[in-house]
Amino acid sequence: MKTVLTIAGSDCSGGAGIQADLKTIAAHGLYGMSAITALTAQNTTGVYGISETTGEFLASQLDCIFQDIYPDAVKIGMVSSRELIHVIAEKLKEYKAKNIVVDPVMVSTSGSRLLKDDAEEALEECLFPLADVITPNVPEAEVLSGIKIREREDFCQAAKIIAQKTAGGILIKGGHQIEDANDYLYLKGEEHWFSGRRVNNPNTHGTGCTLSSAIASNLAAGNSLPESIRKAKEYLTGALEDGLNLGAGSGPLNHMYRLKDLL
Ligand SMILES: Nc1ncnc2c1ncn2[C@@H]1O[C@H](COP(=O)(O)OP(=O)(O)O)[C@@H](O)[C@H]1O
Ligand SMILES: Cc1ncc(COP(=O)(O)OP(=O)(O)O)c(N)n1
Repeated sequence: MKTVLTIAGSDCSGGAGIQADLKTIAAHGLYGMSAITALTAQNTTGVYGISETTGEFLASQLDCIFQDIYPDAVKIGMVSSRELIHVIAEKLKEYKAKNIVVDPVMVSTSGSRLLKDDAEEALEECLFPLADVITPNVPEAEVLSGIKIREREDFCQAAKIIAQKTAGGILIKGGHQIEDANDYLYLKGEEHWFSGRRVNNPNTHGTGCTLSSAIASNLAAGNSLPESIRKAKEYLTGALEDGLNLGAGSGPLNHMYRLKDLL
């Protein structure tokens, strides 16, 4: 069985972070493992607390995983501090990790900062060079590139700037655009657009986590990067279209939508 590791924060309400990743990986029929960078106290209405793990303990989790069940792909989500970013980079190099998807999580949809100010540089310097693909949303791509993204050409211009920090692909997600939900991949000088139908559903908690772990799952299964993104987007759109409505705020997706007929 193919295996996928997620290195990310825990969302106790189950919509984003480690919990969304493990549900996504399981829904793809793969074996999921997790190294937890932080516990968050959050729900559909916001993030109310963050308790980071120590660098030493994160290193220990990664040693346990890589020395026993080697992952076929690795997804990296919320990592809020420089210290933890350095630990992850060292361990990924030590164990020669492959199929690395970096989701540069900066701010939650509810507006809470999930990355400390001084950690952004470490993310770009230590993790981007190791990534097969990085997956910023539009606001994150604007921060990383220093330009505003409004038109289609801006996606390309921003990606080319970010590409100076990585040999991998740059996927700029269009979920924050108003009219459509098209995502843009810049990979080794080539451009790919993934058109998505915008789902009229306010419950989008965990869309970024779900997309990146679905990409990692498809890479682990042996798909190319563009094909992995296409399939991941299809999975994500289905999970949104299911219309699950939990909690008082922006609720989670239904990862089990493909299994409903079994019940
Ligand atoms: N309302 C929506 N309808 C369809 N796809 C969406 C919608 N919102 C987000 N997406 C898709 O979800 C994925 C994650 O995008 P986005 O929400 O921009 O990321 P993040 O959660 O990191 O902010 C992308 O593939 C995006 O196109
Ligand atoms: C623990 C944790 N990790 C990541 C996020 C952000 O999730 P994401 O899917 O990028 O976006 P939203 O859920 O904020 O739409 C999080 N909230 N918690």
